[in-house]
Amino acid sequence: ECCLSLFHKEILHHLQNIVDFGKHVMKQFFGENYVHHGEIIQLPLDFVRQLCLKIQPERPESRCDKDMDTLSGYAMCLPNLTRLQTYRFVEHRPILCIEIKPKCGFIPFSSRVSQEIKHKVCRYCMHQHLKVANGKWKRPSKYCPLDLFSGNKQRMHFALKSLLQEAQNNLKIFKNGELIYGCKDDQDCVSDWNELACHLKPFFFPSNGLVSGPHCTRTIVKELIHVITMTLLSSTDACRAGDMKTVPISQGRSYCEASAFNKELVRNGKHKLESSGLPRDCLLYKTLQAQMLDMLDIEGLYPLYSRVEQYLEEFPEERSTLQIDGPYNEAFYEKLLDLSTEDDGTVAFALTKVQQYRIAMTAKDCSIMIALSPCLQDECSEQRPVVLTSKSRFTFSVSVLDLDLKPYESIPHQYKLDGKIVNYYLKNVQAKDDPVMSNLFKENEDCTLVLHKV
Ligand SMILES: O=P(O)(O)O[C@@H]1[C@@H](OP(=O)(O)O)[C@H](OP(=O)(O)O)[C@H](O)[C@H](OP(=O)(O)O)[C@H]1OP(=O)(O)O
Ligand SMILES: Nc1ncnc2c1ncn2[C@@H]1O[C@H](COP(=O)(O)OP(=O)(O)OP(=O)(O)O)[C@@H](O)[C@H]1O
Repeated sequence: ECCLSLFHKEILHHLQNIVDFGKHVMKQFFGENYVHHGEIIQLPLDFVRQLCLKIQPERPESRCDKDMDTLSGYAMCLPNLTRLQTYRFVEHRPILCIEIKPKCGFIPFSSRVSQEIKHKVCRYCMHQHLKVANGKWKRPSKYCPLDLFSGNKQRMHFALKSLLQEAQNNLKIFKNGELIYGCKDDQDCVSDWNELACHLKPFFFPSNGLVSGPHCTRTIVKELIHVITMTLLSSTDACRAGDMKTVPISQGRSYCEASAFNKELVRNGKHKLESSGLPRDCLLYKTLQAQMLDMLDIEGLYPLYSRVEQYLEEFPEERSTLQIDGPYNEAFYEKLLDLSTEDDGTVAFALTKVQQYRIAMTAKDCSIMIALSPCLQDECSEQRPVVLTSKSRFTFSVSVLDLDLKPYESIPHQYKLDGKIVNYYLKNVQAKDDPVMSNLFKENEDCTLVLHKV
């Protein structure tokens, strides 16, 4: 009984940490209205067990190494983010929801980066090749996060169109809370634009004035991309960390050499990629700022992580004073605001960078939920944000999902994965694009030989 109550306490503590992290940290970075920290509730064990059985067949296979907790009876209660979040009451009108997992939207600017390619090609685009080689996805995606985060409408349209072509785990569309587009599990990706257009037609062309066929499908998809772009660029909230400037965006490269959009421009003889920049109050901007708390890149961070590790080996009891696993309170948040990159050799400096990196990792893996509901002109009051399309208008809300702080322990994994992604790219992709490099690789099976700077 004693063990059981200890277990209950630990679960409760863990859940409390998740709630506090949303409340005291992520709300400050993203803004009050974008973050829903949820609350802890207790459920009858019988209900939890039945729920577990019911959802098990629906879960993607690759996620099934994680078990649902059916013993404590504690659970996190979150609002259904596929619905509008502007009002507390549930609205019973038709609703569309677009979920986007945008991933990392900047190229590392840190001088600790050892491979030049990391300053040219973004992690997502490099990772695509490894994922296809490993069989995670059948085809590579043309989506590049730098296009989505550029704030340039043309580039954003291209990014969203690419997501609609290969949704992978980066895009899902729900109608009235039900998944109508995207990957249900690892194998089953629905990407039938005609079917999608049938679902969307009543939303975008309510009076049915459009004939069907490929032209109609293209028009509807265009309208969808337009509303997503507009809502992503909208400013619906301000936040405390709003004035915090992690790094001027101009410091890093604003485009990725591997982006299909960029390659197309180069092919057409245009070399200058425009990045219009994001409005400061939009969720994409805030996500990017939080991601940029990774200022040293994993290569610069890893030695600092080792410094903290070494200290903890000597003084394990200090783990709680250092607030490695919480509590995520005001004091924790305040420490994150120190953006200096001047290493004074202390554990305190290393720890701040480690914690900032964990926030950045979280922001690189979160999802954006856009809920849209059609409204008539006279219904749209001034408090509600509205987006217009050619034949309809929508009220909308934008939220962010999956803001659990990434564990301290995952840093060594990040370090190894980074090496794998870059080496795979250099050996199998870049080398093939470059005949000189390609021949070098043929001669030298061990790629590390050629990777060192000459
Ligand atoms: O490292 P990445 O970029 O592959 O991100 C992982 C995600 O893969 P992705 O590249 O988005 O397909 C991965 O997504 P999937 O489960 O593959 O859909 C997870 O989100 C993983 O987070 P966690 O370890 O479950 O907390 C993510 O791991 P973290 O790096 O966020 O720990
Ligand atoms: N509050 C919510 N409202 C609507 N949909 C949600 C909500 N939370 C999660 N989802 C949906 O469920 C998916 C999985 O969510 P999430 O990644 O948070 O689950 P998880 O608990 O991490 O799952 P796992 O058991 O695989 O770790 C999301 O991508 C989203 O589509």
